[in-house]
Amino acid sequence: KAAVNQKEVEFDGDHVLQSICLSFIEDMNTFGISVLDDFLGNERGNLVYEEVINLHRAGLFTDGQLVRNETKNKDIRGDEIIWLVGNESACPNITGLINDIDCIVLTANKLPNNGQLGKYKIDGRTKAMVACYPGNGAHYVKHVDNPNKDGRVLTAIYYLNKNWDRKIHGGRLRIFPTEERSQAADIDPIFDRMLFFWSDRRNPHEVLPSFRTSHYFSLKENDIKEINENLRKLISGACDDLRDTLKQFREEDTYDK
Ligand SMILES: O=C(O)c1ccc(-n2[nH]cc(-n3ccnn3)c2=O)nc1
Ligand SMILES: [Mn+2]
Repeated sequence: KAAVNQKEVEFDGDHVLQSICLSFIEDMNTFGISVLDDFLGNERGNLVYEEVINLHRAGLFTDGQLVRNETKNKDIRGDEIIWLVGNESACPNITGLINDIDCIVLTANKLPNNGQLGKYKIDGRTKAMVACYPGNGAHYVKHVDNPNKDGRVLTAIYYLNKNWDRKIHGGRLRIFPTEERSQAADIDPIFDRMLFFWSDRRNPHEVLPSFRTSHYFSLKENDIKEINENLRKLISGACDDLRDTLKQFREEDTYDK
């Protein structure tokens, strides 16, 4: 692990981390998307997969309310998800995946000349969502993860699907072209694939219908300034609502006298 400390970043001779960070920065600055295959390696990838299956078998998943198109057939089972903080003792390998994602993003964010990553001060993340998505043809409607600056700036999705054949199973993630990037990106949800993309309007995306159960993991990295600005907006909005309610209350009160 790199010694990611507040003042500067050393790689402690960790050339693997250094090359991952540099290719991650290059991809994010060129495409706004970065795909890192064989991210954990077969052994660790299998251990994460086993933990996801065990959590699901233990009935710890709940129905997800994710951005997806409500299918016509109402009795179709939707996705099931579980939120993890990242310190759960029952899944040390998922925790290891979270730590590796944080390590790469935080290391890259602190490197000099890191381009667009430099405009963010990434210092925290959302909880991690582990999802089991049924292969019943349901899909994710086209959406932007963070269209209105809610603080989440970088989406990370880790796929766990072995022997995935997109011609039969579908389920690919389509990131649409925008003015900034003329090409679309079609990403298959294959085992041990790590995907990063900017969470804002630069990356409208949808997930095409999948016809085999798929498992994946997702979290968002936060930018401290955008999070605080969003919090300030929410608080001032709540104060305005409270003020309106008090004003209405007083008007009603005087009326009754
Ligand atoms: O809550 C939210 O903002 C939220 C949640 C999920 C989500 N997406 N988007 C694309 C997903 N996916 C699933 C498989 N391959 N890609 C996926 O999970 N986007 C936004
Ligand atoms: Mn999304």
